[in-house]
Amino acid sequence: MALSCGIVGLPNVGKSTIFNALTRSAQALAANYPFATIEPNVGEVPVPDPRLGVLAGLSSSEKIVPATMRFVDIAGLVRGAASGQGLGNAFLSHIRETDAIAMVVRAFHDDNVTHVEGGPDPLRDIEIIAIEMALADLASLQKKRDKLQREVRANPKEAPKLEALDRLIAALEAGRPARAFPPDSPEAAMARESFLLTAKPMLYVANVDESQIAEPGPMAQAVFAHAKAENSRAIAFNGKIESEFAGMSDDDVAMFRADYGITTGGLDRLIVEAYDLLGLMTFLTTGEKETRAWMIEKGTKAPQAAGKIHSDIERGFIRAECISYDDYVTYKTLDAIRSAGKLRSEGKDYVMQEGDVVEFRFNV
Ligand SMILES: Nc1ncnc2c1ncn2[C@@H]1O[C@H](COP(=O)(O)OP(=O)(O)OP(=O)(O)O)[C@@H](O)[C@H]1O
Ligand SMILES: [Mg+2]
Repeated sequence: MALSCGIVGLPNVGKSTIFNALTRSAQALAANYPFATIEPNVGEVPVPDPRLGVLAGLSSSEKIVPATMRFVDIAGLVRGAASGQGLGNAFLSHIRETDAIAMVVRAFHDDNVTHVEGGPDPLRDIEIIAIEMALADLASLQKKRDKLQREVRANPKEAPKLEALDRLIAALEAGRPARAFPPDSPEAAMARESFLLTAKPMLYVANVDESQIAEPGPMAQAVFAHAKAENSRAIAFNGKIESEFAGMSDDDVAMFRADYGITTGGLDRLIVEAYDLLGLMTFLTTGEKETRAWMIEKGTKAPQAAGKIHSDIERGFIRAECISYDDYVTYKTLDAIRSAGKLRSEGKDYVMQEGDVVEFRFNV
């Protein structure tokens, strides 16, 4: 399982710039002309987690291993993409392969950077992308509908599925994305089964001016308001500056951040939000050799979590000895944790909790 977040948006809005900032590389060509990116760029990005340094200090660990997640920088989408304009359907399929979407919206003024629609207008830009994704979904659903209709003729029990599909079509036609349906609804089940683009969880990223980093201006505010109205999340940062940080030492970055008044890294927030969007959580292991973050889907039980470390541990699972991160930091040593009764012995039905510090007991 390698869950990924696709970076999508109009051409030339800063997607590859942000990808390079995330991967601290110059892997993707970021250039001031539309369609600089054609083939997707894929990168693994460490998930920032301040708990790792704290635990590593308590255990005198030799090294720290963060969780990583995958970002995919995708070619720009233009009006008419769903019917073959621009680079057309090829990259709609690249979006289909990702599990969540970060939509980059241009919220910076710079007459030297071409905007395919003439000039920045975040709400119009969001709508263009939303319409193209909805059109692509409608095309998939139409195909599916024809097949399902034949099935219903042979087996009338399938009729409720067809009804759910029709409600999904009606919603998309009315401008409502598939992700607006509750996750346990028949419409959402149909959307998942059909790999719809508009079913993917979405995060808006307003790429702002240098002058707006500390306080987002009207364009970023418009993105925030739009996201709020549809129950999505949004963040704002300046991709260009963040990408310039990529090649610098940590000390220099800290100095420049202070100069620009950037206290919390927008990039870190992007990674953390995307992680959450994908329904992921973290459990931790710590010892002299290493302190490590392990990525699991929310709701994962102890033996399957153990399986992330090694399949033998899952197979021979006896129990998980868990300490919550806060207790670990409060009591500091295993002896103190034990005498305070904060070491829990959990069995095979235990659902892992965010920040559990774990040692698995298993038979070999
Ligand atoms: N916040 C910003 N302020 C000013 N210029 C920016 C900002 N972010 C990116 N740019 C500039 O915008 C231009 C396009 O950037 P980039 O190549 O990353 O866009 P893209 O969305 O990947 O485009 P494409 O769809 O063509 O691949 C570059 O010249 C980049 O330096
Ligand atoms: Mg690009």
